[in-house]
Amino acid sequence: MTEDESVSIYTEHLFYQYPNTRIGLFDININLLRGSRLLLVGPNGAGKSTLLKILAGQRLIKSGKVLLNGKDPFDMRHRGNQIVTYLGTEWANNEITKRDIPVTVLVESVGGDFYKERRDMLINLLDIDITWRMNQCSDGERRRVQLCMGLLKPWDLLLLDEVTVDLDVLVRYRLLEFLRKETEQRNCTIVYATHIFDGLGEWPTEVMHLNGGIIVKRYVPKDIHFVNESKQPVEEEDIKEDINKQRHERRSVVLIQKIKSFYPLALKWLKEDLGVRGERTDDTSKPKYEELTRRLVKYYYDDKDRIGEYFTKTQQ
Ligand SMILES: Nc1ncnc2c1ncn2[C@@H]1O[C@H](COP(=O)(O)OP(=O)(O)OP(=O)(O)O)[C@@H](O)[C@H]1O
Repeated sequence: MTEDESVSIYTEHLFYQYPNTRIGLFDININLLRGSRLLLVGPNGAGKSTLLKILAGQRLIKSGKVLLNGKDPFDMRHRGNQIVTYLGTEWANNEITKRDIPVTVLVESVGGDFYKERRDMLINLLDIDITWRMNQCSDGERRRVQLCMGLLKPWDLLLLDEVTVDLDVLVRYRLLEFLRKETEQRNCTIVYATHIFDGLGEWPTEVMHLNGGIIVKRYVPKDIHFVNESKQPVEEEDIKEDINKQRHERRSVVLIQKIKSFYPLALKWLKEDLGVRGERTDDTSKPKYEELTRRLVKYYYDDKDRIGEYFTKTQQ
């Protein structure tokens, strides 16, 4: 089972400790099929980023086993066989994306020309104005360009560490829908750690609660029920009779109150705003992407190494 390539993430008794501390991850057991969308939930300091960094190959575990698509990610023979993209805090804080540099130059630096179709689709989806310069972008606009760059190369495993905070609800909605389709159409996998749960009700294929470096609880959608009663989430044992197998199946289910939220209203308003303005890609007064890059890319490519470094940091 562990070498099974249909299993995207397999960990067995995974232990990790930060040097000279008792902090880390303890006995983490995960068996996640390809095509899954795992939502990681836990307080600050729970170990979410630590787990994502281990999966991204940035931290070496002390004991236990990790296999990504059936292969040891630390085994050099398998390096490059699969694309693991880790978009986390360090990636988001990359100084290059704050400089006076045009959007198209950055997108080209990570392979925009190679993935033309995907590039144009991401630019539209993330509502990017290709004439932006990075030093003039708002935080959310900068994050959209970063996401366009980070998601450009079609990954097998995407590790997202709270990188949607600055996005407005509409762009975040479009991004989540895109990510869902990616997992369904390309059979790739996403692990997403966040503290923002708006619009995520039906998104994950598994929800995992992490705290103090251990897995506390996990649920799959069939065991999550959204109910109308106004009460705290109730976790309970559900006993189902399986007539065919002539046995009782015991499992935990959770009842969650459907909450009152401004999210649907904000989403409606932002959709209306976009409707009034129209997609940027429909604006014929703006130069086309290719036209812009021809002019700009040559000028900026003397800085190739630093731009290249950005790309390397977003990949395993
Ligand atoms: N380099 C390090 N050395 C020692 N301890 C560390 C190091 N990096 C993180 N930690 C500790 O490991 C624990 C888990 O941190 P981690 O960043 O994985 O949490 P998190 O769940 O991602 O939190 P947040 O929601 O705040 O992002 C924390 O207690 C943190 O202080």
